[in-house]
Amino acid sequence: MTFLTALKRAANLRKCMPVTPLRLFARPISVSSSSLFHMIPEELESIPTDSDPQFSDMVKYNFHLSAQVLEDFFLEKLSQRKYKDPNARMEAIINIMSSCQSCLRIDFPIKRDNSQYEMITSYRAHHCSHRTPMKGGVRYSLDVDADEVEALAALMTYKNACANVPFGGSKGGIRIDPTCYSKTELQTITRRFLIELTKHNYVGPAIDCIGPDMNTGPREMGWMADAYLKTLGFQNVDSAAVVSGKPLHLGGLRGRLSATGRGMYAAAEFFLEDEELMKKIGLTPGLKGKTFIVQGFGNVGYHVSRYLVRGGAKCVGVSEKDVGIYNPDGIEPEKLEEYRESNKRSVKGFPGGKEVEPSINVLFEQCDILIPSATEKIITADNAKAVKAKMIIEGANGPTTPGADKILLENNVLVLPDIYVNAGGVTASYYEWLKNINHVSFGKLSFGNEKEIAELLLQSVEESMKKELNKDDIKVIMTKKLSNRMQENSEKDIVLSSLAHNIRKSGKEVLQMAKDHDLGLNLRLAAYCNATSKIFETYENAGLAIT
Ligand SMILES: NC(=O)C1=CN([C@@H]2O[C@H](COP(=O)(O)OP(=O)(O)OC[C@H]3O[C@@H](n4cnc5c(N)ncnc54)[C@H](O)[C@@H]3O)[C@@H](O)[C@H]2O)C=CC1
Ligand SMILES: O=C(O)CCC(=O)C(=O)O
Repeated sequence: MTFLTALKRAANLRKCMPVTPLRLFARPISVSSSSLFHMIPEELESIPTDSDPQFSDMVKYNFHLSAQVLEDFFLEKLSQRKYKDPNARMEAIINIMSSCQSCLRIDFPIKRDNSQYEMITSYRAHHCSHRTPMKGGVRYSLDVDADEVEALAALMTYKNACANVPFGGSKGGIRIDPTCYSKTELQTITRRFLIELTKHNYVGPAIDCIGPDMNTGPREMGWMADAYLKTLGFQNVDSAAVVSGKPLHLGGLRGRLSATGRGMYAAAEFFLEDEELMKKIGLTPGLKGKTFIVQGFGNVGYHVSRYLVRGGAKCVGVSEKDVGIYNPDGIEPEKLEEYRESNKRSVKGFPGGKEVEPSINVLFEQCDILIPSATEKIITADNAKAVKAKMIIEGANGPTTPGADKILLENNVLVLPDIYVNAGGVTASYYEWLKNINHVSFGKLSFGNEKEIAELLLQSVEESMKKELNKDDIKVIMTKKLSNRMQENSEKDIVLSSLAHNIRKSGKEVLQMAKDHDLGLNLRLAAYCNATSKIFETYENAGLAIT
């Protein structure tokens, strides 16, 4: 035990409650560390046994587990700076990283199409501004409240850090069921929300940048971008960067729409090719032939299904909010989407599978991979035992409670956690922000040059070969594949290949964390550690307003 660690232990013993068996239980699930002195806050102790924990408490609990794992790393970093009380400094930074900086609630009136008036409740939470701007989506749902947006904003802080997106974390929501409003009413609500945030100096390309989430997409992002541009942002040449996920003609990015699903596909491929991991969970390596079930057939669920099927996997179940569909012979995502489009956005009555009710039951059918892509707290301590899948890919934010995590770990189920695996969306949003502040689309200035260089390269190879082999009839030609790529070079290619590269990179970091700290299959803890270690260093290097 180092001197600093001993100091810290003494300080903690003075300050905290005695270590009760419950407190011991609150320690990381599969961590064998020699010095665990950072205590899980008392109010979070029941989280791992709670079948319906508060969402923000769930996220805080996961964060504090990572702080315990990283304690030696924190103290090591602080020891380089010779603080009088490194323990106090560490606890201060841990507190900053776990709490939500601010949460704004805005109630505003709208006049409905029938001339009646209605108050609308909305929120925007800023979790951490260690990097700016902060970034996170806005959702429309009757479940929106302060606790939900704070939890989601915290997940954004950790997700951005885990994925190496240099932003802080935020999230917002409007408490409405969008299906109960006309398009005109939705536009009024959306614009008013953005104007209110602007008035409070709560959004801006350098402050907080909004993106899509549940029940919002290019249409809503377009309205918000325009509302900003026409008001406070009218003199700011970078205004478009206040919102991502916009339609193309408002400065949107090719590839953003399917980016979350594309990233999840890249992550699935990356982990499925790890033979050692697959052996541990009892799956053969590779995506081909794997069966999967998806919950939520919206932006995330639909696109990830499309990519997985294209990569050789089979979709055997879809759980939507009104009904579930199960078909062991396979469901074609494009056909289901086409049907849904023609059926008032409902999958009910789809001829390509058996209907299952309640729809959640589909999640417990036989499959290799389960993909919750709807909402939070779906896999809980009460139903985790019923999961038959060997791998879970969390498209949704917070779909698994800590109680469920414990059971899944015991059953050797590999969970690719939200803050790692669904980061493709925000990564593409970061690219869109870059595109907007650079005022040029990706590849626009380089495509012509790249094509010429490729041609010169081939010529150069041809000439060298002729010379070396002393032959005149050698012809080096472009393959069809390269020629097509050169002809059709697009922003989308750059975005999607960079996205896949980044997901593999952060996947490697998560795996390395798991190895370094002996976390076994607990990739959630490893992903939190990957994020927490980076945020800690940012705060420590920036300096704190603490005497
Ligand atoms: N859109 C994005 O880029 C990202 C979204 N996410 C998360 O993914 C999840 C889904 O988001 P989106 O696909 O964008 O939303 P979306 O609104 O496009 O789709 C959600 C789908 O889930 C269905 N659904 C809602 N509640 C359900 C339930 N209880 N059971 C079954 N189906 C249900 C809806 O009918 C809808 O089809 C959310 O948790 C969101 O925070 C995460 C990262 C990025
Ligand atoms: O692209 C964005 O800014 C929103 C992403 C988001 O909300 C999420 O990753 O959960």
